[in-house]
Amino acid sequence: MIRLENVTKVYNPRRPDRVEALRGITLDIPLHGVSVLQGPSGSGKSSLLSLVGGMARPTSGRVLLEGREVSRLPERFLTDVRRQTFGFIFQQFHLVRELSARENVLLPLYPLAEGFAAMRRRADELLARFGLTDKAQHKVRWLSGGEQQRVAVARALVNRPRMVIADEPTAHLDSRLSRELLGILHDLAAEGRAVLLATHDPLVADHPMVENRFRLRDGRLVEADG
Ligand SMILES: Nc1ncnc2c1ncn2[C@@H]1O[C@H](COP(=O)(O)OP(=O)(O)OP(=O)(O)O)[C@@H](O)[C@H]1O
Repeated sequence: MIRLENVTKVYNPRRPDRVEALRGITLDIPLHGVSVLQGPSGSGKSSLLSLVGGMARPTSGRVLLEGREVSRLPERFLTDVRRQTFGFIFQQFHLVRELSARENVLLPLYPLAEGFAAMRRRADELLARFGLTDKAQHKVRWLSGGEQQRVAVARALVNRPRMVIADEPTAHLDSRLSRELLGILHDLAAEGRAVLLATHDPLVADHPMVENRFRLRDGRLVEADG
């Protein structure tokens, strides 16, 4: 379980462009099943995902991972927690276009902690799982949209995360690729990983696999159901 306790996030606190992106959020997110975060543009969804995934820290309040406060860990430890717990799929995938599919999948593991051979095997298993064996050495810039999507998913899984976090993962996909991605996310949940999605897309939000829905408006939680 990931618990947010009275979390706020203020950007540019001492400037005229100060933004209160999150205002007193208290929330429990299970470490299994698919959870969805909905809300209009600017309501704070991406900010919340960043706090949950340890990519940013709250301005006030606490983030707890299975009872352990992670929001105030020194950077080095927070990085370890992030790498051991979360995999990220970004809206436009954020792949490095000039690197190969395999190199992109390996990126979250740098600097290389284990032996390189073992990690390369792990990357190749994931590429095989998603039908990309033939593309392992191809530069991402030459891959199709669907192939890039699957590289992004493989990259999110390379550290065997307990939770996969995806911010608007279908925003730039047609409905066929969106459905394919939903199938993959469903499989991840079925194999015991938690999936946390921020989305506007009804295809995602209304999907029967979604177990928990949270809704933000103006940085506040307006509704949470199970
Ligand atoms: N790094 C930042 N610096 C300053 N303001 C920011 C920053 N990131 C987000 N904001 C502001 O915080 C508010 C919430 O943004 P956030 O991206 O969390 O919303 P969102 O619900 O994910 O929006 P969208 O659906 O459009 O992606 C917005 O007003 C945004 O402009």
